[in-house]
Amino acid sequence: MRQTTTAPRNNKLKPSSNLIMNGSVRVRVIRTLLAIQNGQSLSSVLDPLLNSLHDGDKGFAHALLLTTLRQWYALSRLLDTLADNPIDEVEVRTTIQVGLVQLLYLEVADHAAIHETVEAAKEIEFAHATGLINAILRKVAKNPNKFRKKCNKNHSLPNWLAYQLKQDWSEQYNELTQGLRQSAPMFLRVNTAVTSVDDYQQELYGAEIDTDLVELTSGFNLPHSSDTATLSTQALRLHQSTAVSALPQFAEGAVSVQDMHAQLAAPIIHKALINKIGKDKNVTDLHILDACAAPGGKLAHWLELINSAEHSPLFHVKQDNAEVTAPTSKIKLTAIDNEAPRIERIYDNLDRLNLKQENLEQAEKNVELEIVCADATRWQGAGKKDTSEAVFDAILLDSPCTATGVIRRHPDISILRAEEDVEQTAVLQADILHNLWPQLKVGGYLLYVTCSILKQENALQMQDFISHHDDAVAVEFTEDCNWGIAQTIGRQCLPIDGISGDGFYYALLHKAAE
Ligand SMILES: C[S@@+](CC[C@H](N)C(=O)[O-])C[C@H]1O[C@@H](n2cnc3c(N)ncnc32)[C@H](O)[C@@H]1O
Repeated sequence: MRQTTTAPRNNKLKPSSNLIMNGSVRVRVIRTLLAIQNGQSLSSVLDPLLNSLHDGDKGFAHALLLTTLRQWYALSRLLDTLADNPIDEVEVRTTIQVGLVQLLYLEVADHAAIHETVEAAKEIEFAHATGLINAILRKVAKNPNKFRKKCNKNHSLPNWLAYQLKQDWSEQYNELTQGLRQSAPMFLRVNTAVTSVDDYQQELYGAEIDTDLVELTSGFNLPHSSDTATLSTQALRLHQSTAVSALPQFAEGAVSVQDMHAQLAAPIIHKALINKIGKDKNVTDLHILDACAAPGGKLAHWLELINSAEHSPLFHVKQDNAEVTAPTSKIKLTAIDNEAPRIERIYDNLDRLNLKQENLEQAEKNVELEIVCADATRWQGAGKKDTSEAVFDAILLDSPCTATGVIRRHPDISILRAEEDVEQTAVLQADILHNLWPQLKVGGYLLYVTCSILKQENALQMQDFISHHDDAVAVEFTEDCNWGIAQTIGRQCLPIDGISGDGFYYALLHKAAE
């Protein structure tokens, strides 16, 4: 039988969303958790929390907050077994869970964990519950191994999400749900227009930052041909996460932080675009689209590839060491997103990476960059209202999604998302696809990407789309791909262990003549 979600029981949660940052570290973490349960995202409350603290307290606060969020539902279920009577006050539940994390997951001495957590309860005016908080934490402190085992036994997700993952990934279910409770590794994307991956890895080594080189190979069968396109992408995985300020030449744009599976998007659509040009020798102007582009991670990667002679024969084609006229005289890259504040972050990222319009001109690349704040369910690239015109040679659609594939990095998602969001998100994705598809030229490619691990947003979404569009052909990924799991359409990456990338889904569509 399908279960409904348990925690959070926010019937007693005060509607205030103003985050008051005073009191002890634990008090501030508890208030931050209450704000998240009130609907605020982790990314909006993390900086106010950390900025309110002395440097010496930031690490502990960060670990306490993130670990509590990652173990939230498991702790909540454990708590239900520890109290004689149901505990309904959300502030009390939150305070106890913060205490439990210290005892079970962080190496905080028992007496400090219990005393400081009880003091925190007094500070946030829950003195009436201090006896209960004290009793529960003492009980757990007597036998932490037993309670840790109990807490770790099952998933730490809301029941609706665990149920759906069981439906979608029965074989991988245990690994996947345990994987989602862990922290995610940090990956880097080296800007190959500036330096090579090998050289940058050496530079990191010199700065005592150890990394593994991750080589991702992709292959897909070219439509109307027996040929296969293969490409390889290199990412660096840090052995230990570090502040970006410690990364050599970060401010100068030599490197970006980007998950290894997110680094597949730009190379795949770029390779598909090159293939399209190869087919159509008369192309002189290309118009390509990054729909849903903010904050610009994949957009910047695409521009880096366009800028890099190694990856981009768009401007420089060498044959037998002789420079041959470039096949493409101009590329217009349009990027859209419907959230103005997030678009500001595109400008910041391009600025740091020296990929703004003036930088592209200085590099003598005939690339026109256009950034537009618009709703992708309605926006028309040709500018004509309500009339779709096929103007794009390639479209990267990094679609809005439930972001269930990045829960390790944003553990607040499991608290903030509700079951009904999946259906709503799938409708939004279908609307965006429906609006963009007619704007793709015949022979063009659309790469559909999500960071969701739910089939409804991924393979099922694609199946539904193709069944309604006779001119949409799913391009088959080949066995060369050393990432993801083959789906009816596309491939799905799952975050199943401490070294894997995030839960991305990829499907490449080709537009055939109707
Ligand atoms: C997965 S994020 C994109 C991440 C980005 N491609 C990157 O690599 O940095 C999805 C984006 O879709 C945008 N979005 C959501 N609904 C939209 C809509 N109707 N039209 C345009 N953009 C939308 C969100 O603002 C968000 O920035």
